[in-house]
Amino acid sequence: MKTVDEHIADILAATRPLPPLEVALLEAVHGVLAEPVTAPVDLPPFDNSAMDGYAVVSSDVAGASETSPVTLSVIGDIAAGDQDTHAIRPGLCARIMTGAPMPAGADAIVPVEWTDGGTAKVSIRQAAEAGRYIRRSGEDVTAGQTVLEAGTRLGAAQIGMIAAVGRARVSVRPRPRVVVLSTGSELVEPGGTVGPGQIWDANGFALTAAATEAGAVGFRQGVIGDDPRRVLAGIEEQLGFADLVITSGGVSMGARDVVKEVLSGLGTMRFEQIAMRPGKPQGFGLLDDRTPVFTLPGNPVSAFVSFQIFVRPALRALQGLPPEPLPTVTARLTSPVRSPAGLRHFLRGDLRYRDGDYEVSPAKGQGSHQIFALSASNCLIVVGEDVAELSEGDRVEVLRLP
Ligand SMILES: Nc1nc2c(c(=O)[nH]1)N[C@H]1C(S)=C(S)[C@@H](COP(=O)(O)OP(=O)(O)OC[C@H]3O[C@@H](n4cnc5c(N)ncnc54)[C@H](O)[C@@H]3O)O[C@H]1N2
Ligand code: MOO
Repeated sequence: MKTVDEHIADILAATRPLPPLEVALLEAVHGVLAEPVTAPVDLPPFDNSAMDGYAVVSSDVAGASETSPVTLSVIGDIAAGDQDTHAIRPGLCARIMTGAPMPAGADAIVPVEWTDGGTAKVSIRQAAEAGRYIRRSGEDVTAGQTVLEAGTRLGAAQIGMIAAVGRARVSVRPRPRVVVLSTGSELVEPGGTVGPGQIWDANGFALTAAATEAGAVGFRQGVIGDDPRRVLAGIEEQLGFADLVITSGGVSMGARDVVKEVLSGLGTMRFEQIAMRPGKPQGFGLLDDRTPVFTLPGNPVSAFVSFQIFVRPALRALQGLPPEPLPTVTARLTSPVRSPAGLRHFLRGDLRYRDGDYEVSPAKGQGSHQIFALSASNCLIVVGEDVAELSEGDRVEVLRLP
């Protein structure tokens, strides 16, 4: 059987980054920058006040104290955005607001709390040394500086940074569009009524949500049954639109494993057994020369774990990002576990931080149909291929679920 690592390597070797797209700034959220962004000007662009207060000549207030306050004449107000400010000479000051440009001649700000707040004359009770409460031009960013490198994922702070250097549009590798299709004639839309032998489609929802959690845009296409023509048409219809397609079900050894049947031999699709549990039957390949297609096993826990282990790295690769596992910690097992030798086992578990250490309890139901145990878990406990048994207290690697 193929190992988990070999399968990931094949997926990464086949998956090419999406072409960059120039988009309006708010459409770039969660995108990955495809160009470096540089600052055209210094930030701040001019010296300005860090406080609401008074712009003064520091030597005027050097002796100011509670017992001998200094009085200065106030020549006017300077608000943020003001342009023509009068110069400050010794004995004078200006009332100034946070973010307003420093007037010529002034070299310190006295916060309003150190004064009587006067508007014609102001009494100052505390000294402010030269430079106090002035935000200098260029102390955040200097003109010409690269503020964000290509390959940066754009969260709120980075979007703010790009706006702050005056850019309205930016070139990104966008969030991949992931289309999710559920195969199986037993499936019914949640909200509908299940008859004998039927179940509600859980995978379509879980996988679409997982795509969104992983920073992609998930589109659930609903249930496409198990008629071969309909399944093939359902998948092919998405190829112009989707950046990545996920199906669930129909890839094992059954007499009616429709996904395997209709996709075998198309593009670079391959159907393989991976040495893991859950998630042994896997299909992957490119259709249309460019679109990665993952055909995940139908058992809900298998489909979910397969997404976390195989689809996540591909979504990063589509955005030009290096692979990265789920956040990983080591934890102490609270109960023993057994695991089939030769398979990498991803057990569902509950990870807690207690007394300065992580401990993890394997969930009660480890069957790949037991979605309740998965939904009550917050991590996957990784038991390696060469480990068959672990005792209480042993340390294990744990992947935190999003
Ligand atoms: N003879 C063998 N049988 C099976 C093997 C094997 O090696 N030899 N492998 C088992 C393993 S492991 C898995 S995993 C499953 C994978 O089967 P398929 O991918 O073909 O999936 P289905 O048969 O269509 O469904 C399996 C199971 O999951 C339920 N299911 C399917 N889709 C959904 C959905 N959207 N929402 C909720 N539940 C779903 C389905 O009803 C079945 O119960 O094969 C084993 N068999
Ligand atoms: O490989 Mo299956 O995914 O264990 O139920």
